[in-house]
Amino acid sequence: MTHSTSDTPPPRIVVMGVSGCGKSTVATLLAARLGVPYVDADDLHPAANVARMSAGIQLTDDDRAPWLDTVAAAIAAAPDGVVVACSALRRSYRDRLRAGAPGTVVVHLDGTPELLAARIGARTDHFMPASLLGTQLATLESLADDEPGTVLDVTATPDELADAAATWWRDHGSAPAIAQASGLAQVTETGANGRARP
Ligand SMILES: Nc1ncnc2c1ncn2[C@@H]1O[C@H](COP(=O)(O)OP(=O)(O)OP(=O)(O)O)[C@@H](O)[C@H]1O
Ligand SMILES: O=C(O)[C@H](O)[C@@H](O)[C@H](O)[C@H](O)CO
Repeated sequence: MTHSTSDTPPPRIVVMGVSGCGKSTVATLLAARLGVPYVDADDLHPAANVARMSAGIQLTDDDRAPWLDTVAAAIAAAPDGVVVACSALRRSYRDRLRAGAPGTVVVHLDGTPELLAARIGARTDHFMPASLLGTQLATLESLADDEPGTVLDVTATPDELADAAATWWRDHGSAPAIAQASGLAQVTETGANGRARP
């Protein structure tokens, strides 16, 4: 499937948010819509990180730093683009991803604590305990206005969210100004970043 031309960069999209917001679900659907691979950053955590989370211990910045570098390397290594489900909770984490994988844009899945807790509570097949949602939310720094990306409300269905993300990418995410703002070196055009909050 063709998802980009010589005029547009390949999609480098991180679907971010706290545990249970729907990153894996939506990123999988979005990758299919764009015809690019899907990567779950949870699969790239070192075993020690998974063990900590499974034991109900939140990760620290130091725990996350090498993992984020691994995630960035996976994005940078995907020649035709990729959609990655990755919590990327802090601005500094996203800066790290953009430094390692220039051109990366972000889809932030946002929801109320009550809705997120209900979705996590209904899940039985995941290492992440519901008890860590509070620290996930406390760590979260929402997407800032100068960060290329969009924020979506997770009360929508997964298909609606994937459609909105794909539309945002096609209308805004692949624009030269976005690519520049997210650090894609070869793009030099300037202008508004086309940020959308559907
Ligand atoms: N938009 C949605 N509407 C209703 N249910 C959803 C939606 N998105 C995801 N879900 C459900 O919510 C739960 C959490 O979704 P998912 O596992 O994709 O979240 P996640 O952010 O990847 O979580 P984690 O980071 O903990 O792996 C799953 O049971 C999933 O089926
Ligand atoms: O940075 C983190 O704390 C982690 O990436 C977590 O967010 C989980 O891995 C993920 O959400 C799965 O529940």
